[in-house]
Amino acid sequence: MAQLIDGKQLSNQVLQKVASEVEYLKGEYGVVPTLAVVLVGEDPASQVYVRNKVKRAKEAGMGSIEYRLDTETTQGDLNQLVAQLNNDPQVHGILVQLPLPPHLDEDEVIASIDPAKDVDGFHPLNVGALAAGQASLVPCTPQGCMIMLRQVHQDLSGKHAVVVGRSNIVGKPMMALLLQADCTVTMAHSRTRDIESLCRNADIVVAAAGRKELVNADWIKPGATVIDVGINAIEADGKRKLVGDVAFAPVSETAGAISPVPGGVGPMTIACLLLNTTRAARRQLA
Ligand SMILES: Nc1nc2c(c(=O)[nH]1)N[C@@H](CN(C=O)c1ccc(C(=O)N[C@@H](CCC(=O)O)C(=O)O)cc1)CN2
Ligand SMILES: [Mg+2]
Repeated sequence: MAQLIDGKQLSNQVLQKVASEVEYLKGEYGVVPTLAVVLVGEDPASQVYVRNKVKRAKEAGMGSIEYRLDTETTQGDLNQLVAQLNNDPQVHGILVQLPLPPHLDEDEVIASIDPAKDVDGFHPLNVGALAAGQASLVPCTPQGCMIMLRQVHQDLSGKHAVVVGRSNIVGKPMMALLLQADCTVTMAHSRTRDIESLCRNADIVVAAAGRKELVNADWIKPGATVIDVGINAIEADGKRKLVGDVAFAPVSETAGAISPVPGGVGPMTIACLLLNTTRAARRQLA
């Protein structure tokens, strides 16, 4: 059976590091690292994520401000709120929860966030810096995946990693981080031919395709490391259940290490968001 990469446990270690950094910033500089979270609309999953982000921020001793806006909020109103947060010296990190209602332009909102406060790492300037291998605020989910991978592989150099999924939030930044770690990276997506064989050649598979249990045991080389980024809600025996993009039970018999869903990448995403907020606060010290 594969080694379980426990994201819940690992995220607690990251959160402890965040809490001591918060203590340091408070004690040394009188600064309380503060995160502003903006949620537009009523998406139930987004409400859960935002609630957890604010809860974990408070537990780490950070400041947090939550803005819950109507589904009908206009682009102008949202941009105005972001501008206000950009100009507020008490706010160090700004996060606009995605997805936004369809009438709003996500790219425009992301581009309006001050790159120094862009704790999601989605602003084009931060995306470019990451692609160029320069220091930047790195997107939280792929950052969490890298911490998980380093639990298994002290040295990632030369490993063949296949990333399944090419989203801006996960797939593309994941590719950049793996490249920085000297992996050989293959990007696979919905149009990739014979994706199974590509994955079967990989030392590392990162599944971020948004398709439930897409990756099965016959896609995985014996002993490979599998990181499951998917979060798909299904009904089983009349109950709501979460499954990933990986068929966990069969794959854990072939893989060498695997992250579960829930309790894998999700908690790491939130921990890395708070880590980014302390980093942003430190960089904003006068
Ligand atoms: N502005 C952003 N929007 C979105 C991001 C993001 O990083 N920034 N990522 C996802 C959602 N997301 C964070 O926002 C996120 C998803 C899931 C989890 C998580 O902890 N999941 C738990 C299960 C939770 C449940 O029971 O529903 C787990 O996997 O154990 C955290 C954060 C899209 N939007
Ligand atoms: Mg839209």
